[in-house]
Amino acid sequence: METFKLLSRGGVKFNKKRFKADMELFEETEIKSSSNHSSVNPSQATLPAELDFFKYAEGGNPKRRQSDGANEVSDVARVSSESSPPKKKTKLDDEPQAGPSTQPHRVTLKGSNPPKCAESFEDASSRYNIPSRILQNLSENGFHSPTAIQSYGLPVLLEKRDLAAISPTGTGKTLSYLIPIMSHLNAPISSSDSEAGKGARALVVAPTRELAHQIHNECLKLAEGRKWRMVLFSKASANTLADKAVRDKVDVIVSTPLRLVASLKNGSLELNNVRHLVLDEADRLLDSEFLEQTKEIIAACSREDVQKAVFSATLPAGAEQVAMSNLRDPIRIVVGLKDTPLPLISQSLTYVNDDASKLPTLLHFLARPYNPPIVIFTSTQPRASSLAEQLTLNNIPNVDCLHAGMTKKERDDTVSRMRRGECWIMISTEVMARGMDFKGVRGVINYDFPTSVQSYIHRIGRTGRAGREGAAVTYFTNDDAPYLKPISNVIMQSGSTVPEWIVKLPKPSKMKRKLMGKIKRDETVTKDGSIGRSQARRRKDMVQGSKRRKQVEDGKSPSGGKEMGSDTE
Ligand SMILES: Nc1ncnc2c1ncn2[C@@H]1O[C@H](COP(=O)(O)OP(=O)(O)OP(=O)(O)O)[C@@H](O)[C@H]1O
Repeated sequence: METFKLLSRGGVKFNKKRFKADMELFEETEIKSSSNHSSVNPSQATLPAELDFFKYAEGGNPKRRQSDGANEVSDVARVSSESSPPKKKTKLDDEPQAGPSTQPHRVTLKGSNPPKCAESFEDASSRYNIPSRILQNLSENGFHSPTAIQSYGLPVLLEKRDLAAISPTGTGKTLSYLIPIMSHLNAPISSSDSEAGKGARALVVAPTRELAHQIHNECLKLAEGRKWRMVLFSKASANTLADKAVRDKVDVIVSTPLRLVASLKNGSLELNNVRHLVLDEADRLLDSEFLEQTKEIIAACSREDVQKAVFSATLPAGAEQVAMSNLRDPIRIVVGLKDTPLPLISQSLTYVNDDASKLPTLLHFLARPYNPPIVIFTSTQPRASSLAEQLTLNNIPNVDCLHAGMTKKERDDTVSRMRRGECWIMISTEVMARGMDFKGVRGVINYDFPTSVQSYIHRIGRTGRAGREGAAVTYFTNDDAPYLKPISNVIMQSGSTVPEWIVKLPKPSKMKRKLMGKIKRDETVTKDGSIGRSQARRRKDMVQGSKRRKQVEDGKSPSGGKEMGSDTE
């Protein structure tokens, strides 16, 4: 791992000449989506156009619009219109678009007496007393107008109502719950005159450590200038908080479920003062892997008046039912079409003959000009490591890898490199699929087919964030073909088209859907193909070269025995 990281910093170009013959064998077949993006003059709005849902043109997928609306007993708030010229679709190797595109969106509200949306942060502040310091922090961080989920979500949470919020990836869900939490906190619990009881008053739960870390950072930005104690629950902070006197003075906790439940179980944490509980990536937290822990956390938040909110870009029916059963008289907000990515992510499917052909296909793509950074998803940790190694061996610069099998330090370092723009290609597993906000990600490649529609939506949502355009490519082999249909439906729902033969594919059975993405794949990403052999030769050369250099450093001749500088050949 360390070796390839060192090698990957070289900034060397892919040797096209060397692999020319191999590359020609593997010309990729691309099936492009045909989403028509349109643009607005960015100077007209302080908010990126995709986030400015109130200026969107009327429209969308008419079929979906009708059927969706028919089932709602709620207010349907359609966004107003602004027409704009069509714009060419974004490809992974395109230059970044000068201005963001617009697509139709709508906001659907369901529930009893939903409050009126907030037109601006100031509007929300005048109605609900958002402290001026929070407004100042929003402005200083470049957040001048609310996104759709913020406009509709803020009043609901500020009125202390329970909320289920479904809004596409990258549309600002984090601030939708952090602003109300901070507005409700008032004086820090540590201040002597605080009436706030003892212990954390707000808890945010997220499925991965990286996401919890990111949310904690957003908390710190928003709380700048206030003396609230915001804790990212980790092994170290759990030890510190084992002291009751310390934990009584904490205002907000952000955590993953595992860590929290461990502390609840050993009695070193109580959540009986929590008034605001947020489940971010709720469908993940309510799936079978986390459900028991999530239930324990909900039960531990024992105050009768605890306000609960669930957020996600996807909420399948089963998870929604569980979520709703835990909420009291909730408001449900859906931005855009449920379980549908934003149309500003151009999506395409690329056929590759078999698993062994994926690496040459990827190398072929990387041999051409492309816009970094890109995120590549594989199905397993060994495959992520193996792919990172293969790219490095092929002289692709600035490759990094992030998966749950790495140490905390390795993971933190990788995320930092990504944030500093030092990583051009991030190879990861599902651990990075949800919530991670690296603003400039230009594209996503699903090297291995996603395991579910939700996984697909979250993975591709690492690009096209905060109003930027992005591109997503999904490789599929013959083995994946039976599972193309659900993904192609998502692509079509978000306004793109897919080839007719895919549209005509039969719907996979329930049984088959369960097997989606669970195809047995090798732990390494290359087999004994011609590329594999040339790489093996290259690897051998590198190992021998490294041995020779070591011998030279040790003062030995590479051929053995003779002094450095001797003529050994
Ligand atoms: N009002 C705003 N104006 C401009 N940018 C915003 C605004 N609110 C949030 N953003 C930016 O949008 C980006 C996406 O926000 P966030 O990570 O909260 O999205 P999300 O909806 O939670 O996405 P995901 O579903 O992937 O978790 C962030 O970079 C954030 O800083």
